[in-house]
Amino acid sequence: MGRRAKNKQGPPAPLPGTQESKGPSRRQLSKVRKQQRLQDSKKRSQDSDDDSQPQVKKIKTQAKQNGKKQVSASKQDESWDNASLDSDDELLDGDDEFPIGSDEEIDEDEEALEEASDEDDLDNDGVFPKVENDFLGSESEVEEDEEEAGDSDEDEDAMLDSDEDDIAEFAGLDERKSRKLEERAAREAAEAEAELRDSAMQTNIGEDGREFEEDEDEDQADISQINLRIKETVNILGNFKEMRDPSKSRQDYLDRLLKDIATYYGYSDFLAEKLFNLFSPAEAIEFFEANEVPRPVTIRTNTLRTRRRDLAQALINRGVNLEPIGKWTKVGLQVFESQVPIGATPEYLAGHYMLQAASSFLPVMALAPQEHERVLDMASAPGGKTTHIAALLKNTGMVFANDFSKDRLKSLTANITRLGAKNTVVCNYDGREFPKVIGGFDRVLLDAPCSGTGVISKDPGVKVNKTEKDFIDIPHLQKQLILCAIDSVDANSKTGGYIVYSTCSVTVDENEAVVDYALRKRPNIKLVSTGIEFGREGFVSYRGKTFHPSLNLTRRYYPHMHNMDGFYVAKFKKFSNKIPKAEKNGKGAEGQEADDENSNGPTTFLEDEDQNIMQGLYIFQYGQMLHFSLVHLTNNCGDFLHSEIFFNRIHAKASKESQTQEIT
Ligand SMILES: C[S@@+](CC[C@H](N)C(=O)[O-])C[C@H]1O[C@@H](n2cnc3c(N)ncnc32)[C@H](O)[C@@H]1O
Repeated sequence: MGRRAKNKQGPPAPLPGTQESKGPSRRQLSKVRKQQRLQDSKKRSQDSDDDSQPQVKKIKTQAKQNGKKQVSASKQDESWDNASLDSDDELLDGDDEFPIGSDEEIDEDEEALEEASDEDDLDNDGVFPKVENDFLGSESEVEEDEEEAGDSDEDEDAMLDSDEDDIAEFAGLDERKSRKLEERAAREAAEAEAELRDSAMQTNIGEDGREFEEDEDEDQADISQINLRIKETVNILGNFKEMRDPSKSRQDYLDRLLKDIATYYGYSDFLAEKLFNLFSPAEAIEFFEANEVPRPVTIRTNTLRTRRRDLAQALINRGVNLEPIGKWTKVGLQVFESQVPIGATPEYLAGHYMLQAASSFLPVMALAPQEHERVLDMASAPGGKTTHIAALLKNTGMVFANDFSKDRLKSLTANITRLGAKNTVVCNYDGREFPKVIGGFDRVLLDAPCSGTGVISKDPGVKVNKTEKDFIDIPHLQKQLILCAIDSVDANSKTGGYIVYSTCSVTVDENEAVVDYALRKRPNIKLVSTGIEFGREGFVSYRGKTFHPSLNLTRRYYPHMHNMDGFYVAKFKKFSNKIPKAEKNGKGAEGQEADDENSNGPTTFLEDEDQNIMQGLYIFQYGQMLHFSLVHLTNNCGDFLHSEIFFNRIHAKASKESQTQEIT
């Protein structure tokens, strides 16, 4: 139960028919919400018929006119100029994010699973939703991520710049898309009707079921009431002086609203409140609504293997309806519809693209790795961002792809192989072992394990399975990892010296609070612009906490605003390898520097418990990719490979047996 809920001064009386103690189940809520959406969908189809305008054309026209609205026109960020789908049953999103504990928690939460299977099933990995019309392909086919392309070559740039025009001209696209969309609209209307009929039949189950039928009708009435009341309360809060009931305080209204949000959208009271507090009441509702709708399916062209225009043409020839995502990326494509499973096309299998959520492009774009650099991807599985980094490096330099989960190394190595990254070494350490394992990197990406509050649309289990303790434990780990990431970078790198921290969560505890902690503990870094032209500024203060003013350089992404998964990106520049001693020891005297000037020495933690966590976690496993990559790396950066540290730490431990084991 949330703090406010515990402390509240007595809620307003429940509306008639609302039973606070025995609310409708999440399944029932899901059903009612689904019916509401189906009705909306049906209405949209009818509207579309009334207009005598093919739905595809309408969508595309709207997209072009409105800067491609998706969830909320009023909130649409101009930079996301390609998000044009607005139906609830649109294409499902593919991403590789791995919120902590999601696998087990999804399995355990039957209700969440039922809800997911009603709307957008999750795959085994908790990564991609299953799609009923299976255009994403099988579970195994869609368990991966992807990356963006190196584009410093001038010819390549010119080619990429012209992609959008080229793609628009492809193969009489408009006409074909229009026809498909018309058919689709008709199909949707028929399905919606059938589903409505079906659900009516389910409630109308005859004599024996009459009692249940009545109960459910009552529940549905209650839920509609709750939805209405949410809207009314938000209205009142937005115009409090004029609309309030004088006998009720603002807090009374907020308490009522939070309870209703938790019930209507199926969140724990605790998480509903935590997320609600990030926004104004009206915007919070937009956020919760957006979490009920899948994000668009997007893919990233693997420029190690192909060019975007060629990929687009190949997929269009297979009946895939797609467009460039937006001007901010030269390698992203949004898939609107497909005749073939997008996770099993010959192009997919040949590694021409990665199924990857648009938000996942952002940290790597912010990292901006330069050719010939050495980069550490500290938490890398299943490799969407690793392979993106490898492509931006154009297979030069070296990427250390680390992940603590041995299981997840399989999908990581599979993706690295499929996409043809030859400059990548896979390793299996607790990230907190860096830089002891190896340091001195030009850039480090820490795409941190997180609670997943940004990806609720694909993992609804997060709504109920994250506890207050999670929001203590997870940030604790993130704080340890971020210090190790910082200490693994060489401030004297000629081309780099950067660290990017990202999460697929929207909570302040996992984002600004972690970055602020890093700034306090490591005065040898500063925040710099992410270089991404859109996104909301990070909080510089939040509910009584004040952060460093430069936190406004960090960027937040929201489903309701950017039609992307919720995401956070911060970029640091490390300007010295010296860690001022006082800060390192947490005593606050500025200017003093540590005796050890080498930040690549072991990272120390202040708390005893941190030391305990550090013990016994040193795990190293060789994978096929390490062997494979070594062959190629020897060509790319032999000096480093033959360096003492490499041999001592890595090469000397390799064995034929372990490699064979990993390959199978
Ligand atoms: C958000 S996911 C990474 C997604 C990945 N960057 C990608 O784009 O495909 C977080 C990852 O952190 C890994 N992880 C969790 N704890 C870790 C630790 N202590 N050290 C390193 N990796 C860890 C998880 O196994 C998970 O794969």
